[in-house]
Amino acid sequence: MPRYLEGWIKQVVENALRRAYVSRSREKPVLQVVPRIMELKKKGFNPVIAEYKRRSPSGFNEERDHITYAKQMELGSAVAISVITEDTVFNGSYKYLEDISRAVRVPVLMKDFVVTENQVDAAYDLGADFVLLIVRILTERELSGLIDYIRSFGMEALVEVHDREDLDIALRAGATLVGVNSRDLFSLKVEKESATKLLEEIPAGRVKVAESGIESIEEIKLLKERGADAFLIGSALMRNPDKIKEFVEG
Ligand SMILES: O=P(O)(O)OC[C@@H](O)[C@@H](O)c1c[nH]c2ccccc12
Repeated sequence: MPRYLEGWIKQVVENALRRAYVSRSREKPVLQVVPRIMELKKKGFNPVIAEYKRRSPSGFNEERDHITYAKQMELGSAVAISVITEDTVFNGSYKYLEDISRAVRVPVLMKDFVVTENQVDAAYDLGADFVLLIVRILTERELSGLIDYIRSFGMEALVEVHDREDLDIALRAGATLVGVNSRDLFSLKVEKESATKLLEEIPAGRVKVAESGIESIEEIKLLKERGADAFLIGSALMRNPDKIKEFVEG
């Protein structure tokens, strides 16, 4: 059973536990995001994971065609596309994941509050290449079990942490792709300084993804100096998709 939670997070986890899904057969092989991140870095570009995000509890709200957006991100050399599939609070859907996976040839991340293997089955069937796991909502046993289950499909887990305790749990559970969310999911506050400090505490040999609150190339440069390998950006790109080129090449 996931950790006891309150408020909107309790609602999305309860929704996840009972979320219906009709399985279908996957249409394309799994793409590996980690080598692509390292490749892009070597070429001197900023590996940006561009997120398709319509709404969030922090007040974000943006309508935009998902396929047009995903193709524009791919054209702008985004290393991957993140798709929020949570449908009660974030206005996401499995259909966005399926459509975007069909429309692009870069890796696709299923961004949801994953607490069951059913959700990982859905991620695989719908064409995801990597899957978000949030340390804060899972017990340690659930986290390592889901990491193994995700990898059994050839996909990778992006394990999201917010503080040192989360990071220790993620490392014990075998995370190799670690996302540092500067936004505290409970308070919704963005804490950039503690997030950049935490980036520096992730041991070598892991791939580090800075997530949330990234609005400018200056912030990307600072995060890069503090050890980030990749940058997960949603709101800034949903508001102005043209920024992708500057973020990647800046
Ligand atoms: O819109 P931003 O500030 O660029 O943040 C994107 C992404 O990090 C954020 O949407 C996010 C990070 N972790 C999550 C978990 C679930 C849903 C959404 C998220």
